[in-house]
Amino acid sequence: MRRISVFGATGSIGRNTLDLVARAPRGSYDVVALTGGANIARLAADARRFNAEIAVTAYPEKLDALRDALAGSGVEAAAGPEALREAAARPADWVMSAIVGAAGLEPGLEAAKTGATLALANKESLVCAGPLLIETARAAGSTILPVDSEHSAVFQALVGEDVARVERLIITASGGAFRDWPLEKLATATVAQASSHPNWDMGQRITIDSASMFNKALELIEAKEFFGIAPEKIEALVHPESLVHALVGFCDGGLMAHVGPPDMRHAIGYALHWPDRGPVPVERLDLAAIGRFTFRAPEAARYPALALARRVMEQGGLSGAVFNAAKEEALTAFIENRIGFLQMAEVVERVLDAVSAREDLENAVISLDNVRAADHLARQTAAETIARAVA
Ligand SMILES: NC(=O)C1=CN([C@@H]2O[C@H](COP(=O)(O)OP(=O)(O)OC[C@H]3O[C@@H](n4cnc5c(N)ncnc54)[C@H](OP(=O)(O)O)[C@@H]3O)[C@@H](O)[C@H]2O)C=CC1
Ligand SMILES: CC(=O)[C@@H](O)[C@H](O)COP(=O)(O)O
Ligand SMILES: [Mn+2]
Repeated sequence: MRRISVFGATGSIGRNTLDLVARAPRGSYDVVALTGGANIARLAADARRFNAEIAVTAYPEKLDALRDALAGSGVEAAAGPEALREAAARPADWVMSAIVGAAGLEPGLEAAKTGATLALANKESLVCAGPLLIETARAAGSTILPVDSEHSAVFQALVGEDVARVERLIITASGGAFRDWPLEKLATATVAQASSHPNWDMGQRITIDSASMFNKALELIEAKEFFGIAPEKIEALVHPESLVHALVGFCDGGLMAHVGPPDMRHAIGYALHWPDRGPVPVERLDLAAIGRFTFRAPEAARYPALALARRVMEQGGLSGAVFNAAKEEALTAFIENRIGFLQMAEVVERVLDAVSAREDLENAVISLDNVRAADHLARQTAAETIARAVA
């Protein structure tokens, strides 16, 4: 029986992971830890259903509610960032890292230290601290399996290949909610409009990041960090159908594409069954009925986030942590109606200008303390930038 934990179990990726676990033959998995945030009812219900050892909410003020919801179940309850780290340090064979945002980094690092296989949906970990996470996993003998659909696609296309023979990585993008809007209308985009993805059913934050292309910006950096491929070989390509998830171009001109329905259970299932393949209950595509795949270049004016990602990929160091933190603050400000849709990219650019070129950050090693410091400074600078923007 494989011991598994799911961090971010109450979210979109977490629920899809538990759906696959629930469908597996009885006795396949022993659930160690499930974690969530505000959704105590869901966390407790799943902890009972899967007879988890421990359920952890990120929020200390929710501990009493979690204890009440778990009363009589035998499931341990805990709360707060330290409890998340402690749960991640518990021995497990396979850990899903699906907390949203930089908050996922430290539990992911703890899990990697145990030598567990780390199924990594939390792309922010690689953006903020790629070399640290990869080295931590390497030192402990932990395998990181990308779960982000594009990166799972690239990973699958690279099986048996030499990464030195890769000429280019093409990361596809749906283009998000506003891909066909007139440019002049983008400033009026509302939170509700940005929260509706054309193809994927995901959490609100990544859905809005898809509309702004910040999701793809994070993914370009994620690809550079994970696969160790030079920035100039990595490109984004708009593919409105979200059926081709990525393409890998080799030095002989051949392209290997990964094709599948827009259902994250495919990438999660691949990571769950790896190094084997197992059945996954996703729709089987009827290619004759689909007829065609379409592609187009992303417009620079519509998606300023992509140029910011290029800058971060070139700069390296702690600029990824700065970029991600500024993006998280700008996104929260947009969701709270404090800034407009287009101002998100403006805020991130200003923070990069102000923070990431600082010499002390540029030359700093990517340690957890330095990542935390860069994250903190970027959030402070973003808050000041947002305050000025609304004044
Ligand atoms: N959804 C998708 O299809 C894809 C997602 N990803 C990545 O996977 C990750 C999860 O995305 P998604 O599932 O959509 O997100 P959701 O918002 O649906 O879920 C996020 C999860 O994290 C928990 N959480 C929120 N804030 C914190 C915090 N501060 N500390 C600890 N836990 C917290 C939430 O708890 P609660 O809900 O109880 O508050 C929930 O369990 C992200 O990094 C995203 O970029 C990558 C590819 C595809
Ligand atoms: C499912 C997944 O991996 C998401 O990251 C997806 O890529 C979002 O869609 P966009 O292509 O619109 O960013
Ligand atoms: Mn993706």
